[in-house]
Amino acid sequence: MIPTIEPVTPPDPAVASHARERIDALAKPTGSLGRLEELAVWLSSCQGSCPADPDLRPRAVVLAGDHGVADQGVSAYPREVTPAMVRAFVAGTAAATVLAEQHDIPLQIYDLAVDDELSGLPEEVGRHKVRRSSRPLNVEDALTSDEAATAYAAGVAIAEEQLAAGAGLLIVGDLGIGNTTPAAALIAASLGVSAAEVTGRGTGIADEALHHKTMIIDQALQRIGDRAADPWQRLVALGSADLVAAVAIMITAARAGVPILLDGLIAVAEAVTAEDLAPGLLAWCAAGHRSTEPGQRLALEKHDMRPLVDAEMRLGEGSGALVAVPLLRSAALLMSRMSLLADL
Ligand SMILES: O=C(O)c1ccc[n+]([C@@H]2O[C@H](COP(=O)([O-])O)[C@@H](O)[C@H]2O)c1
Ligand SMILES: Cc1cc2nc[nH]c2cc1C
Repeated sequence: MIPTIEPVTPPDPAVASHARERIDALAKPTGSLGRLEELAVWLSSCQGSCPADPDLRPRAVVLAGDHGVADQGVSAYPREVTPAMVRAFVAGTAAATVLAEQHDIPLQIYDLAVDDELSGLPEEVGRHKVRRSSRPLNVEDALTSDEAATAYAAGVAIAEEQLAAGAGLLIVGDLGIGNTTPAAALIAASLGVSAAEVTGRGTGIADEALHHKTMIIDQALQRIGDRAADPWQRLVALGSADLVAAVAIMITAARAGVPILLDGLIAVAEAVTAEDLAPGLLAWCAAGHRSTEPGQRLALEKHDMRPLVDAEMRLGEGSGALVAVPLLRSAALLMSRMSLLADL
C-alpha cells in the first residue's frame, strides 16, 4: 500500500514579512547581520510568531541502516562499522552525541535496518526496525513497496514521538556504511542529472573506487528507467528503510509546523525526495551545513538553499546540522532581545 502523502502548506508569508520589517528596524545598519537575518525571518515564519522564540527546543534523531550495495566496493569502510557505531551512539561517544550534549539537544538513535542483531541495547533503539539491510540497488529494487510503506509508517511514528516530546526544531541524522550511494542516486533521480555529477567519495574512497561507485549509481538509474520520475518508486527502487523513514519524519514534522535543520548528503537527498512527494516541504527546511559531497552541493543549489556552515565536514550523523544550531539560536535571540533603532 502506497501511503497517501498530501502537499505541505509552507510557513505563513504574512509572519515572514512582519519579521522582515522587525529585523530591518533593529538597532543596526540594514542587512548588517547577514545570513542571521534571513534565518530569523525563516524561524519566525515557521514558528508563526514575531519575534521568533529563542527557545528552539531542538531534538535530533539518527536513523541507522545497512545497505546491500555496501558489499560492492563503494565505501572505504566495511559494513561492520554500522552496528559498532550504533553502540557508540548508545554509549554517547559518537561525534553527533558529543555535539548534541554540547548544545543540550536530546538525541535518539534508531535502528531501522541494521543487519546485525543489536541485542543488549535499550529497547527504543530497535523499536522501529523494518528489516535488515536493503537489497543492492544496482541489481534489484532496494525494498518492496510494502517494506517502503512499513518504513514510512515507522518514520511517522518516530516523528510523532519527537513531537510529543516537545520538539520545536528537528535534525534528522543518518548512519550506515554505503548510504552515500543511494543518497546520491536519489539526488540524481530527483534533479534529473547524471551519476557523474552526484557521486562523491563518501567515507573517503580513492579514484578507482569513485569511478566504480559512479558506474554502480549509473547502473541503478539505468535499471529503473522512467520509474525515476515517480518519487515513491524512487524510494522503493533506490532507497532503504532508514532513508524512507527519514522522508516520513521530515514530512510529518513540517506538517505539524516543526522546522527541520538539514545535515549533509543523506539528509538533503531525503529532503529533496520529500519535496517531490509533498511539495512545500523544503520551505520548512534550512541547510545546516555544506558537505564536501558534490550531490549535496548540487541539490542545495538547484533548490536555492544556502548552507549556514562550511567546515568541510562529511560525517553525517546530523553532525553538520548540530554545529549550526548556535547560529539559529543567535538569530532568534537577536530578533527578540535587540532594541529598535527608533526607540533609542
Ligand atoms: O552526510 C554526508 O554528507 C556524508 C558524507 C560522507 C559520509 N557520510 C557518512 O558515512 C557513511 C556513508 O559513507 P559511504 O562511503 O560508506 O557511503 C554513512 O554512515 C554516512 O553517515 C556522510
Ligand atoms: C567510523 C565511522 C563513523 C561514522 N559515522 C557516520 N558515518 C560513519 C562512518 C565511519 C567509518
